[in-house]
Amino acid sequence: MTENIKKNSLILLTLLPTIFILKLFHAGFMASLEENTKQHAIAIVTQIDTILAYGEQSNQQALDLIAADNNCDQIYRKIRTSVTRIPYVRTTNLVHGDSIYCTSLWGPLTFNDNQAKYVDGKLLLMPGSKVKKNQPLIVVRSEEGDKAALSGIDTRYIESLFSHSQTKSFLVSLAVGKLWLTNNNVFTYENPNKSLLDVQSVTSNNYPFTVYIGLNGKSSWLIFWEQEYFYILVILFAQMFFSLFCRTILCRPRSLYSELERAISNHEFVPYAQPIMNATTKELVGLEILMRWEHPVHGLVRPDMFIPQAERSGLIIPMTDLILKETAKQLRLYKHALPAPFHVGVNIAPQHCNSTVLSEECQRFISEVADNKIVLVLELTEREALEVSDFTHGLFQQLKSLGCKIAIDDFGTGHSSLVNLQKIDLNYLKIDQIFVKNIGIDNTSELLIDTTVEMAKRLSLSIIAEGVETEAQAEYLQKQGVDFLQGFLFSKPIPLEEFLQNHALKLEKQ
Ligand SMILES: Nc1nc2c(ncn2[C@@H]2O[C@H](COP(=O)(O)O[C@H]3[C@@H](O)[C@H](n4cnc5c(=O)[nH]c(N)nc54)O[C@@H]3COP(=O)(O)O)[C@@H](O)[C@H]2O)c(=O)[nH]1
Repeated sequence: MTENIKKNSLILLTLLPTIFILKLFHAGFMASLEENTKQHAIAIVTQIDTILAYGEQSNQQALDLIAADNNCDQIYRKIRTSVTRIPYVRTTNLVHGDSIYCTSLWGPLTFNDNQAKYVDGKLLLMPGSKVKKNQPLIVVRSEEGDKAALSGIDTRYIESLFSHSQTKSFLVSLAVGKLWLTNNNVFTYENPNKSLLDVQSVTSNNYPFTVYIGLNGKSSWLIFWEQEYFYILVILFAQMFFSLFCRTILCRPRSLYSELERAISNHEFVPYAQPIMNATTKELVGLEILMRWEHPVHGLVRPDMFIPQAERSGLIIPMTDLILKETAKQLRLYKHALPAPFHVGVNIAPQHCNSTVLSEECQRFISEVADNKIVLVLELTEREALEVSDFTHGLFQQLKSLGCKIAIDDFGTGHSSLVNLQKIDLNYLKIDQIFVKNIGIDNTSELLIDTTVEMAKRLSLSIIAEGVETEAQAEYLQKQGVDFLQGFLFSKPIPLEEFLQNHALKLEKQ
């Protein structure tokens, strides 16, 4: 799975369930809030009905006191006494025709009262009264023949019912005809519900009024957060853990095999080059191609971390093929700057020598570089034993006929038996760096080098010493008859392109 697909899967695994769960939770929350709000509106209506019923009760008691001559002086004190015993009622007045003629507060008094103002002849919402100009009042009217009684109730009793137990984000209003009372006991001629969301309404069955409840302009998500932030945080944390879990599953170390397969298809293996020098003149005679893995996450990976597994699994074959193609492409660009002949050593694993593709790949390499001075040297690594069968024998003859040369790498450390290897007509023998390292330190290593050189000369093989780090080592090896030197003394492996560019630049300056 590529890093991009991994990232996208993680985003999907994290975001989609979170959005889905939050949406579901929000929908449930809103449904329950609506239900709760409706119940709250019903409860308010019931309580207002009860309050207004006290007004009617007070009206009835006043109407019962009226004498035939409508004399206020004799009854207003009794009305006042009765008003004080009835909850919520501030004042009760008596009406005859279109005039109020008696009040429980001031006794006999005359002022107009237009019956048409009362909704259904029963209820009136007023912005204020003679007692308190800016204190809204609700008036309940009861009629008996041509007589009527009015009870005024302070709207503060009603407004106190408006506060919502669940959230302050709701605006509650009471409508009596075209007049409105809203939270904070505000009287208004304007419908306050216009800018509200999710407005619920309940109309009283007993009096002509309706109670409205709606969200006061805030987003329902904000209210959801205000009310349920604890559970929302729980969901978000749970999702975070889920996403971390998914991340661990997705990013768990994959098998090296599948990583190598992925890297092959992404062309992540690149050629590095280390120069090979003439031991006497110290001039450049060639290079060894060393594979590096440019891993998208881990950066540059050393070959000893992946080559053994690649060789065991057989993936080394397509990996080497990639390296050969890339090497040919770059050499073609700079071949004009290279000396003749120019030795290009490529490490070949034993499995590769049992496959028919090797000669095809070498042929393609030779035709791609299209220059006879470039000599492809196949360095046979010794990590796995090379069985020289009739097939390999034939293969190496084919390779020779193409112009390839054969080197035995890491001589003295692996499975090679010179007798066996001579069957494939070797050209070079590479002395392993472990012996070179011990020059001047360990007599056995020096003895081994001397014997190897002598034997190689007798077999007409050229000798390359690897791992040359000091002048002393270089001098010793040259004196012993080693033909070519390779090691950090001359250069560490660097990207092939950089190597070729540097070399071309150096030539230009000379
Ligand atoms: N089948 C394939 N095997 C390959 C390929 N590319 C590399 N390899 C093998 O991996 C092993 C490790 O290689 P690397 O880390 O590149 O090490 C090489 C040199 O960098 C290192 N070297 C060279 N000079 C010096 C030195 O002076 N000092 C020092 N300490 N190290 C030095 O030695 C390694 C030389 O490799 P080789 O000549 O092949 O032995 C290694 O075994 C590689 O073979 C590949 O494409 N295919």
